[in-house]
Amino acid sequence: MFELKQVTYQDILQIDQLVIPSQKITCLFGESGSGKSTLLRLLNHMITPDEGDVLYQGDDIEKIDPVQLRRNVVMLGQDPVMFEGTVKDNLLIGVRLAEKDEPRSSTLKSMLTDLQLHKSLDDDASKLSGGEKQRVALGRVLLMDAKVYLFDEPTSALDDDTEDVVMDYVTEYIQQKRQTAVMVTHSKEIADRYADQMIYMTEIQSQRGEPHGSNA
Ligand SMILES: Nc1ncnc2c1ncn2[C@@H]1O[C@H](COP(=O)(O)OP(=O)(O)OP(=O)(O)O)[C@@H](O)[C@H]1O
Repeated sequence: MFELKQVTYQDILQIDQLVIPSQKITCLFGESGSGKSTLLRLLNHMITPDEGDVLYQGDDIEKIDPVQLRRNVVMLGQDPVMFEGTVKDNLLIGVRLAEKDEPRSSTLKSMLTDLQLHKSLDDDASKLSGGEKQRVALGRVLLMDAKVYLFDEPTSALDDDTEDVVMDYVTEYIQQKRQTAVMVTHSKEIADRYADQMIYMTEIQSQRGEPHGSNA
C-alpha cells in the first residue's frame, strides 16, 4: 500500500526502505519520541519528507491531490476532536463532509453498542468523557469507509477490558472490508495480539530491506 525509500524528515526519521502492505494491520511500536506519529503524518502527506520518496499504491504521494488522498487515507489523531452537537452529528461529520450516503440510525446505534458506548445518539457530545469521545471519533472515522486508516493510539483512554472489546470490533471491521490500518500503539500486548506486521521504531531508523517483526 505504501513504500518509503531513502526517506529523511528533519532529524526525526531516517528510513532506508519500508513497505506497508495492503489489507493488513501494521502496528508501529516503540519509544516515546521515536517518530511514530511523524511517520503517520508522512503517509497522508500532512508533512513532506526532506529527502526520499513516499509511494501510495505505487504513485509518488506528492503527485496525488491531497484532498483525494485524505479521503482514502484517513487519520485519527491522538486527541479526538468533538464538534458542537450530538453524538449522531459527531459520528456523521466525516460522511457528510465527504458527501457520502448517511448510514441509518439503526446502523449508528449498533455501532455505539459495538464500541461499548452506552449513550444515546441524541446525547450532547461535549458532555462525554475522554474515553467516550475517543470511541465516537473512532466510529466517525470507520464510517468514512476509507481504504487506509491511520490510527494514533486509538484506545489510549480506555480501560483494558473495554480496549479489548473495541480493538476486536475495529480489527474485524477492517478485515471484513479488506481495508488497511497503520496503528501507533504503546501497548506490546495490543501489537502482539492484533498486528499482521509490527514495526519497531527504534529499528526502523537503521532498517535495511523489509520491515522487521512480522508476526503474520
Ligand atoms: N512539527 C515538529 N517539528 C519539530 N519536531 C517535531 C515536530 N513534531 C514532532 N517533533 C519531534 O519529533 C520527535 C518525534 O515525535 P513523534 O510525535 O513522531 O513521536 P512518537 O513516537 O509518536 O511519540 P509518542 O509515543 O510520545 O507520541 C519528538 O522528539 C518530537 O518532539
